[in-house]
Amino acid sequence: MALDSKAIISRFQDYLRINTVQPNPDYTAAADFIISQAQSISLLYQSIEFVQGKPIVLLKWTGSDPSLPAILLNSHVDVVPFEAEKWDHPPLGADIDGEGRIYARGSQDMKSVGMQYLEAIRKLVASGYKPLRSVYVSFVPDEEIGGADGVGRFVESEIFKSLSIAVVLDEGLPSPTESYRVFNGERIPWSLQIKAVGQPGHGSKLYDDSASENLTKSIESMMRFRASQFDMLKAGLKPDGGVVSVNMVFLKAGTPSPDGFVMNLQPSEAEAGFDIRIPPTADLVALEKRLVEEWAPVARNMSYQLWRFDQNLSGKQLLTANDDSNPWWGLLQNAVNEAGGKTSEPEIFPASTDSRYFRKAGLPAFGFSPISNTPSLLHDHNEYLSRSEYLKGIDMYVSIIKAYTTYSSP
Ligand SMILES: CSCC[C@H](NC=O)C(=O)O
Ligand SMILES: [Zn+2]
Ligand SMILES: [Zn+2]
Repeated sequence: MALDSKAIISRFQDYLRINTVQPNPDYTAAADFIISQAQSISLLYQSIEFVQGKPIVLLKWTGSDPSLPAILLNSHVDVVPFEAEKWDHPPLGADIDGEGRIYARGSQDMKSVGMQYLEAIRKLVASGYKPLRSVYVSFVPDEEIGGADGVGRFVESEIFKSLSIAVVLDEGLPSPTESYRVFNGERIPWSLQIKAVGQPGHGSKLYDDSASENLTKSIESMMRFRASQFDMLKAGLKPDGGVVSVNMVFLKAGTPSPDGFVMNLQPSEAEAGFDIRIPPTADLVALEKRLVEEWAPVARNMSYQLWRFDQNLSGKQLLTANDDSNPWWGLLQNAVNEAGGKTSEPEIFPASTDSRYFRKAGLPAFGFSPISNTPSLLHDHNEYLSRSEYLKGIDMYVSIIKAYTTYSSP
């Protein structure tokens, strides 16, 4: 391998080895590392702490025409936890196997992308290229836990408003095929807890309206709804982001028997939690009606708590345009093509990313991780990215950043 590729890969490994695992990410170590990278390519940098201990590291490559709005390349610094003993390689080791696969939590989601932005800029700087508009690169905390203290605070700030951003790039998903996936919207996340109450009683007694029975009826109804959505996905009638997903992620009732034998107390409370994701085009009012009438009806002694990220959103904020009205889409496609890649038609991201905050602030945002021919292993065991895909991705960003910063319309 060429010497410069070796150095590029070893910088990626260094970043992967920093422990930024939720719920206790070492943001200080990551910020120090990012700032040292910024210094080595002469970018301006600042660390902004809207919330103590949760810095947003913001880098700037200044364009020659300050009147043009800037572009923002965003990545989150935190990663999700792992079960190390179930991996074939240490999740913070960044080991490389015989096929050139780099194993680490964050290798796909999304420490790769953050470092690829920087490597692309490093190459452009070295080649003597001068951008017309400024490029900001943000390294943000807490995406994996909802982003409220990260991009949520950032987009609301005066600092952010003063940046005058025209377009944002953020994470996408790996593609198992040759074409890169691009996302221009996301499903809306709901987090639902339902609770049933009922009479306690002897385990041998049959009676109506126990907490367990009431909760079970709700779960059955939700699972029927889940199956109807899943069937459309399995039949290929809808894409990943086109159906409502409902998954039970928490279940609690009663007291387990200490010795595994007799359990004879019917509980007076039973609870379940659900991760629900809704396509932006779905009828939210109808879904809420279903929740109130079928999933948590007062008539069955049920109550619920709903956390939802869809308040005060207009349709325009949910989807980034992918037609002629949005020049950034055409520029992105062309730039990827010119670098020898292909893009698919934009999709709805099945989960959530920080893009939703940018879109909510009225900005166009594309979800794009330059990872093709690779299985999606986000949040999975043995997450990896091959050396060659990583290097190819850098070339994609070289091309994209060039296209975006050469484009001269305001
Ligand atoms: C709903 S806010 C949590 C954000 C999180 N993002 C990545 O996995 C997700 O669960 O989609
Ligand atoms: Zn991510
Ligand atoms: Zn993630």
